[in-house]
Amino acid sequence: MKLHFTKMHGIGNDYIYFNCFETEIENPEELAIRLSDRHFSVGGDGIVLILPPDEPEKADAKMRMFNADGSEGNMCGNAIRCVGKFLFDHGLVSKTTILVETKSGTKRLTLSVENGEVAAVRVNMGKAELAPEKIPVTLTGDKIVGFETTVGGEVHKITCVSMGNPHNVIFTDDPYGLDLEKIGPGFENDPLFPERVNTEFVRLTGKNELTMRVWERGSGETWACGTGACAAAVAACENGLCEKGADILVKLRGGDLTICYTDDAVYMTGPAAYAFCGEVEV
Ligand SMILES: N[C@@H](CCC[C@H](N)C(=O)O)C(=O)O
Repeated sequence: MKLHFTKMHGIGNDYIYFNCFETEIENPEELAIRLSDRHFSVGGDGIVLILPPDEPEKADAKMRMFNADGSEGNMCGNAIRCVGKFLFDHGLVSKTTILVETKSGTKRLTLSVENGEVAAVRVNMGKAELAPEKIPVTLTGDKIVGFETTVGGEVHKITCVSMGNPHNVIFTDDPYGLDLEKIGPGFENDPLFPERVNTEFVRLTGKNELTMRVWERGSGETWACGTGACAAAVAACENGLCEKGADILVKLRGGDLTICYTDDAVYMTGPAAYAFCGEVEV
C-alpha cells in the first residue's frame, strides 16, 4: 500500500506529515520508527498526523506527533506551525485563526498571510507549568529554578518547565562546544525524570536573546524545538536573565523563534515550510 506524505519543517525540525482527513494511519508508532530513518527511508525527526477534530464545534483539526523512536509527544511547537500552514494551504480551513487539538489541550494559531503565503504563525502555547509534579521531576518545592543537582552523571544547575511536555534547561557558556550525542542520553534517561525529558543547553547572547541547542527525548539532537525554545525563554526569565512580557529572540541550529512569556501563556512566533512530498510504500 502506498501512502502520500508531505515533508515539512519548522526551522529545520523536520517531520513527515500525513493528511488524515483523507487517509487512515494504522500503527503510527511503528511507521514513525521506519520512516524517520535518514538512511533507509524518507528521514525526519518523526511523523505528524493531521486529523479531523474530536470536537468539531470547538476546534478545526487535531494533531498527533510521534518521535523518531515511536513514542508519542504531547505537544510539538514546530509541528503545530506546519499543521497551521498545511490546513490553510490545502483549503482545510479558510481563516487565519485556527484551533488545533493536541494531547496537551487545544492551541490557538494566528497565521500571518502575505500575498497569499503563510509568512509566520503565532501560537498560544498555553501556560508554562513549573511545579515539579507537572514536569514530572522527582524533586520537591514550588518550582525547580537554578537547582544544583547531579543529572546525567554530573553536577548541573537545572531549571524544569513543562510546556505540555517535559523540559530541563541548563545554562552554559558554550552550547556548541558540547558533545550532545555523548551527553544527551544521560540527561534524557536520568531517573530524576520518570517520563524522560527534553534538555535545552542555553546561553544568554544579548538582551532578551538566547542561543540554544536541544536534545529531544525520543529523537536525539534536533535542529530546533518549539516547546524547548519556550522552556528556555521561561527558564531565562525565572533565573533573572531575560524579561517576562518582552519578546525574547531564541536562536536555534535551524533558525530563530520569538517567544513571549506571560503569567497566563507563552507565545511562540516562527515560520513553517515545505521540503518535499511523495509516496512511500508501507
Ligand atoms: N520538536 C518538538 C517537540 C517534540 C516532542 C518531544 N520530543 C517530546 O517527546 O516531548 C517541538 O518543536 O516542540
